[in-house]
Order: sequence, then C-alpha cells, then structure tokens
Amino acid sequence: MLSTNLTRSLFDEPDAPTPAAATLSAPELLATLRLWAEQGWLRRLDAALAALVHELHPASPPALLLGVALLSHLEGQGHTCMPLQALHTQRSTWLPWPPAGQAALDALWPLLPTQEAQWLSVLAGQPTVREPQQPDHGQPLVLAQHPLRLYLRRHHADEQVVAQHLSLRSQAAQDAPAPSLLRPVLDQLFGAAEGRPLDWQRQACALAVRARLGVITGGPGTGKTYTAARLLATVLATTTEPSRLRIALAAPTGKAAARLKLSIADALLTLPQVTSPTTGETLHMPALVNRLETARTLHAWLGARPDTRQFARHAGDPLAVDVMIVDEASMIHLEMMAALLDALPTQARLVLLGDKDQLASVEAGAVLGDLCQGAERGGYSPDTAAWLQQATGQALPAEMLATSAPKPLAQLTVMLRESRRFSGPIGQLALAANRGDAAAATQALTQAGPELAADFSGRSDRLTHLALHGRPEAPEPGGYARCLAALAERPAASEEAHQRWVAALLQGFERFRLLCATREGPWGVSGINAAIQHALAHEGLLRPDGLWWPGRPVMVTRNEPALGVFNGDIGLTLPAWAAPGQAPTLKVWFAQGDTLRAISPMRLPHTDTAFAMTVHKSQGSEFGHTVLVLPDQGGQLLSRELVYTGITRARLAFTLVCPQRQIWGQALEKLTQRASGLAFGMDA
Ligand SMILES: Nc1ncnc2c1ncn2[C@@H]1O[C@H](COP(=O)(O)OP(=O)(O)OP(=O)(O)O)[C@@H](O)[C@H]1O
Repeated sequence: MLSTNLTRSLFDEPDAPTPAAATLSAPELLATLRLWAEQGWLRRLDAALAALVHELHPASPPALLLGVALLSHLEGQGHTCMPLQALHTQRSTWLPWPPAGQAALDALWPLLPTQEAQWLSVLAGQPTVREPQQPDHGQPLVLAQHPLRLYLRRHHADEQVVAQHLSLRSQAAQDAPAPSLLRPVLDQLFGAAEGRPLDWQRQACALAVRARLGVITGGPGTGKTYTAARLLATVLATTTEPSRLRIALAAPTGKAAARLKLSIADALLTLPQVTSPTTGETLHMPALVNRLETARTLHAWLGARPDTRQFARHAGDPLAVDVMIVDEASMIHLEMMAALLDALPTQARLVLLGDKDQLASVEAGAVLGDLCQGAERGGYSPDTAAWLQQATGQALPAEMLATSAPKPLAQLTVMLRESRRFSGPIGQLALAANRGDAAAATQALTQAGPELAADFSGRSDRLTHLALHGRPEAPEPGGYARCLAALAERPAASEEAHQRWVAALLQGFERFRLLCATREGPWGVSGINAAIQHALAHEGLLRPDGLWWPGRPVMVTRNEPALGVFNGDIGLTLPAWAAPGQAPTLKVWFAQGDTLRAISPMRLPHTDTAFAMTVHKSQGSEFGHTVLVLPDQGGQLLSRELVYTGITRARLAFTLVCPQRQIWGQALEKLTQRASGLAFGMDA
C-alpha cells in the first residue's frame, strides 16, 4: 500500500505521477520488479532485495522499494552507492537501459522524489534505513548525506573502513625519514638533482616514504615497478635495521604477482650502489632479492576462505609485514581494499601501483580511480611541495600546487607521465584511445606499421583465421596453430625434457590471446572459444574429447587456495610425464614464476576454455600479440577503459576486430563513471 503522506506529497508535485504509478500497491510494484528481472533489466536479486525490504517493513514507501531495486542493480554494475540527486538529473548515465526498459522506467519514475530534501523525508526514519550517526540494528540500507546517497549496508561499512584507514595512513608518519636523510639516498638512486628536469619517479619515492601510504599511478611502461624497486632501496637505506624489514609483494592476480616479483628483482639487481646514511653500510641487493618472498595474490596473503567473505588475516591477526607493495591496484574492489587495510598493521607501509585509466574491478568499487582523482593536476599543498623540494632537490611547478583546500590523498599520490616501453605505435594508439580521440585511434590502427591492424569486416571466418594463423607480417604474428603444433612433439627422452616441453608450450600460449568485451554472443568469449576449438580440431591440431583434452587452455574461475591457483589463473591441459611403456595422464599445467604446477583436471571443476577471455580477466597480463574483439551491438560493458585496457595488454602487436565500425567510436566515447562516496568520506 502507498503511504498516504507520500501519495499526497507526490501528487502535490508539479510533475505528479501517472495514475498507474500512483495507484500501484506494493505487491504490484514488486511484481513489476520481478517482471523487469525477467526482461533482464534488473537481476532477480535486485527484485528480491526490494521484496525483503517490504517483508521487513510492509509499510515501506514505494519510492524505497523501487529505490532499493535500483540501488542493488547499480551495485551489480560496479557502483558502491546510489547518488539520489544525480539519479534524477542524469538518469540515462546511471541507468542506460534499452528503450523498452526506459519506457517501463518512465511509467514508475514518478514514484521517485526529484529533490534530495524529498528523498530525505521519504527515507529518513524508515526502519530499514540507517543514517551513519544512528545506532546499527542491522538495517539493510544506509543513507549518507552531502551529497545524499543510499548504500547497501555492506558497502557502506567497507567504505567507512577504507576511508578511516586511508585518512590515518595519509598523515605523515612519525618515523618518516628526514628530508636531509632522503636526499643523499635519492641522489644515489636517481643521480644528482641539479639541472635536471622534474623527475616524477624521484618525487614518488620521496612521497611514498613520508606517510604510511603511497599511490603511484601511470600508464604502461611509465616505470611504476622501476620506481617501486627504488622505493624499497630508499626504505632500506633509511631504516636502522634493514635486515629485519619484512617486505611483501602482492597483486590481485597470480600472473600479475609473478610479474611484479620478476620486475622488482630485475630492477633491484641493476640498481647503482646505495650507501645508507643511517648505517654507513652499502646495501647488498642480491641478498635483498634472495630475501624477497614469492609475490602472492591478495587473496593468498589475506587467507581467503573458499565460499565465504572471511579472511584469515584481519585486524585481530594481522599480516606480518613492514612494507607491502601491491601492483595492478586498479583491479582492487572496495571489499578487498577494506580487507587489506584491516589486515595490514598500522605501522606497515602500503604502496599501491596501478594505472588509474584501466578498467575497474568487476565487483563494486573503483578504489584506485577514487584515490587518483585529479592526479594529473597534482594538487600538492605548500607544505608537501616544500618537503619534496628538501627531500628531492627539485621544485614542483606552480601548476601542480593545489588551487583550493589541498586533499590529503593528493599529498600521497604521484602520476608518472613518461612511458619508456610503450612509445611506439601501440603506445600512440593507447594514448589516443585514452583521450577518447576516435579519429586519431582509427588512423593509428589503419595507417601505422605492422604492429597494428583492424578488421571491421564483420566476417567471423576472418576472425577464426586470425585466431589460428595470426598476422604473419606482425612483429609477433601470433595464432594458436603454430603454438599447438608442438603438441605432437612430446619428448619421451626424460622428465626434464618433458618439463621443458610443457614450459615452452605455456610460453608460446602466452604470446597470443583474444580478448572479448562480452561473454555471450557470436563475438563473445563462449562463441569464439567454440569456433576456435572447432577450427583447430578441423585442422587436426586438437582432438577434443569430452571436457578435457590435450591442448585445452583453461582459466580457473574460482579461488582454489588449497591447490595454489586462483580465479583468473590460466593453465594448459597437457599429458604428464610418463615412463616408457606407461600411459600418460592429463594434467593442467600452470607456470608460476620459474616453476610449473601440475594439477589433476578432476580437482579443477571450475574452469572455462581460454583461447579467448574477457578483457576484464586479462588485467595484469600482457601478451606479445593481443586481439581485441568488440561485439556487433553496443551495451553497458563497452567503454573507453575497456578498449584502453585491451590495447595496453599488447606488447608487440595489436589487432582490433570490430564487426560494426560505429561500435568502435561509441566505445571510445563512453567514459565509465562509478558512484562512490569514498572521496566524500576522506574529505569529511
Ligand atoms: N627512469 C628510467 N630510466 C631508465 N629506464 C627506465 C626508467 N623508468 C623505467 N625504465 C624502464 O622502462 C621499462 C618499463 O618500466 P616498468 O616495468 O617499471 O613500468 P611499469 O609502469 O611498471 O609498466 P607496467 O604498467 O607494464 O607494469 C623497464 O624496462 C624499466 O627498466
């Protein structure tokens, strides 16, 4: 039933509801939401949550029931809250539903208040809604102000945890090395400062040791890991007992973690000699590299428990680390960041590395994006600028100083701007895509050298041919046929030879990958995987038989901590070593740094075939030749960040396959916006 007050207040509005909306009973509204779920505009969960709120409090106003369903829907799209004023003023941005869905929304839209004050009077005091300052009785919803936004309680709690920890960590650490101590260390690591252009890597090193948190963002090849290695050297050179420092390396995926460890170890070994101004001793880098533990996924560090949201490490039983460097931080969602900050001892230093322009995680929240808002413009306070000048010997340009009240997080964040590895045609394409400059991106794709190519033909047979045979003219031709031809060359001589064969096949497979925007449909992951598998079988390169067959590449789709593999890890199904006369069994092989892990397929029930994978799942990985496949229809998943992330997975060659040319332009135009209150929580 509609509450009488609400009905009256809605009818009093100039844009009074259509009678249909105004006379809708709660059961009718809930039935409509279920219908929307059947249409695919909402998830079943979204409609069920509205029903739960109604069940908890049958007098809940319809605006609340519809609002909850929309909030839950937005959560599924990666938002952590629903901005109530923006929902009204920018409806098509937050709810870009198809035309039929829009028409259905139109009919119920008058149920929703148009002004924050009206929302406040509808929601405040509802037994299912809590305001942050009110006692927590387990209300499923939280209403926060300035600006007014509605949360599912879990996200509000996580956001509070993150905001509180970040605020604490952003204060200058009491034991931060004095600028006079830092200066000689940075000069040894980066060369003398005088007469050199501003070096953001040097600034990043200095800022990251000033507080308990450092955020280093930058595009591919801008030297994030190069800087992180120097940062470690800086910490070691300025502490009194460097041999006791416990250093942890982490990333959201196993592949990214392994890559971080290799890059950091390489960078440490090529550092110039550094003498500690504290101890007077020269740092012994090989010893430090030997002491570095294997880099692990965040799930592994935190002790993720399968099928629960619980972690073994938390404030009551924290991680035993002094410095933690986390790469690919753009993939960390709100809940994971809350768990990480909760489990990290307060005195430990946290350094986040990542590219703020990449796709955010599938799960709700875009923490790195929130932290790096405005990073291009610096926003440093006069105090930070003076401290940096003393520590680095370089002055920040005036345009990098804050023009209004300086934000605490800006004082910890540095954006690296010069790409060292990514300056060729792929780099140019990535820059154009990141600017949303479709004309420049298309020109780069179609007129640059053999590194880049585009196929707008819409012919699936051409895509399958590309998947099998690559582009012979490209610096890394790619194509699965070449890689899988080695399947027939399994050595029988020795177990070592067999291991080398497995390692070479895994390496070959990593040189080429198809990345799709979508899962379903002929241009999505499942359709393309099926087409490639069929074509490889047709050419006699594979013999698919049941679910498991030699040459089947798989992606693990669930964390399996007991097996040492995690969601997103990629393996290849190959025979195990068998002594002469014995039948080999099939194993799924994973490369983990320099070692191979073989797991019985029976122990891996949660896997997908992975000739093609989603762009989302490719984050943290790079391939010699990357093929980005866009769908033939637009949709919510397409965005500039998705295209940019796809392009920046390519090391030597990139091919775009886009069956409808206008989809390319549409994708580049659409910049993703994720609702979050983190910045407001931090500034409060
Ligand atoms: N200041 C520098 N001087 C010389 N070489 C550098 C410098 N900074 C980075 N490099 C080199 O540039 C390459 C890319 O650096 P690095 O791997 O640290 O970048 P990244 O930002 O971590 O890249 P990705 O986003 O791919 O992880 C490396 O070979 C590194 O040694």
